[in-house]
Amino acid sequence: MRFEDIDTTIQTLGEAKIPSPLLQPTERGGGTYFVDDDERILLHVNQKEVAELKKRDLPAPAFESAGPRRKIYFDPSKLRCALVTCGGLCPGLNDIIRSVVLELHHRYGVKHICGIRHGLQGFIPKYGHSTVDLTPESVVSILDKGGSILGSSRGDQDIEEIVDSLERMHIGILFMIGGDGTLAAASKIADAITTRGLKISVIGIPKTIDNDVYLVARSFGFDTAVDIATQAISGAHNEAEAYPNGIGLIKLMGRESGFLAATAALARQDVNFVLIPEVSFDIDGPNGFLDNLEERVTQRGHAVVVVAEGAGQEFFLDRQTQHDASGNVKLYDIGLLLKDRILSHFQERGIPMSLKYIDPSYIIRSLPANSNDRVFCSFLGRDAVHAGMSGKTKLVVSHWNNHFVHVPMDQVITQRKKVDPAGKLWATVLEATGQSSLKNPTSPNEE
Ligand SMILES: Nc1ncnc2c1ncn2[C@@H]1O[C@H](COP(=O)(O)OP(=O)(O)O)[C@@H](O)[C@H]1O
Ligand SMILES: O=P(O)(O)OC[C@H]1O[C@](O)(COP(=O)(O)O)[C@@H](O)[C@@H]1O
Ligand SMILES: [Mg+2]
Repeated sequence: MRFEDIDTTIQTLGEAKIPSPLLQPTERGGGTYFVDDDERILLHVNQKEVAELKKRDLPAPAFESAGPRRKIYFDPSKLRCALVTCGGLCPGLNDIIRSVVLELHHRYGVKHICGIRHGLQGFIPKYGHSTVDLTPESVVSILDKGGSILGSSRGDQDIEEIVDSLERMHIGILFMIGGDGTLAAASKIADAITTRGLKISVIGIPKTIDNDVYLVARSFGFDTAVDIATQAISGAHNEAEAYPNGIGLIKLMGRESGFLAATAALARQDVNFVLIPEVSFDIDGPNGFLDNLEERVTQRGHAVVVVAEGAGQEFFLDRQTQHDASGNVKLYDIGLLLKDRILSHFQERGIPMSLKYIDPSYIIRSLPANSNDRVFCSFLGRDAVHAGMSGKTKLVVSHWNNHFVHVPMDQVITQRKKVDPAGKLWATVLEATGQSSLKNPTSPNEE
């Protein structure tokens, strides 16, 4: 979808008429920084693109800026809020929970904040999950825990039953922390709320180590995931260097996007091959992966290979496509396939080799956030509170063009973000690794 086709209009529950408590400077500061609703951040960064739109007499699309408004919609003394974390774990989940709770409690004076346990299941009585009272005291030491103090789940739940729960609990703002799946659910929940004529704000906070959420330049947790993946790559390099003809093979998460693998490879300039879903490669043949790997190992004595979990799925086409409880396509293990193919390749050629296979996936996503992501979560969580308090709804708080902005939920869920094979990230990976196309000239894959 072209940026000019994106509708950036943000839905509201009604006019915000109540003066914000933040207008009153307190001993904790405040009272000075506010954002007007007409403040916008351009989607385009390229001046030529903006000029082109101007030539066609088209307005350059822009997102609403995030941040505190002078007027709010909800009465903080009566407001009840709920938070839920869904889908895969991700560094920073507890940081988001803490920043939302502290902003609501201390800055807006909202005292009723409810933690929903185990994702969308937490709204459905039959699962019997209790809710958690969230207060500054209950979130004081959660940042070093990793994971989510609320727990999570996958699997669709009945949207009407979820809204029934929100009504029963008299919730005014629901904060949904999750990836593309969660945000799709959030969009449906917001629509069901509108259909019932209820005044409940649904605010999405994009979460995933994959960084695959569309119109979100960076999702929290990704920076930490790169940090931890980089340590795994460093270990693989040590293992590869230590032994004659050593090979370190690492598989990283990312679903159908290769951002984590490509970025982590750049963080450690000692990766020789990066394989991502967005760029196909041949395993066999004169310019295939194995022959290139053999050449590198025999020339330099060791090699490091980083493979994104979504790469090479075309080598499993004979297998049945399976889905997880949320409907996500289950990936076949390209890491194990390559491990077996590398072992047999060198064995058949009588070349002694030492292969170490490392799959740090669940370690990477279940650890606490690094300080960079913690700062990022402070901004995101607080901007989510500002958006909800002002009566906005069906939006995602996103980072775009180096600013925090509001993106309409139904725009975010139209597609997943992918690495551009013709873009700078992949071009730089090719420069850093020196790898070739890994495609044979007459490769059947090219037909
Ligand atoms: N299109 C959808 N409609 C309704 N619920 C959805 C949809 N997609 C995902 N969900 C639900 O949202 C939750 C999180 O989705 P999932 O894909 O597992 O993780 P993530 O949000 O991290 O991508 C799950 O409970 C899932 O069933
Ligand atoms: O947790 P599961 O079901 O094993 O799923 C693993 C998937 O979850 C992730 O870690 C994160 O995905 P989401 O953030 O979209 O849930 C993916 O990188 C990975 O492919
Ligand atoms: Mg997802």
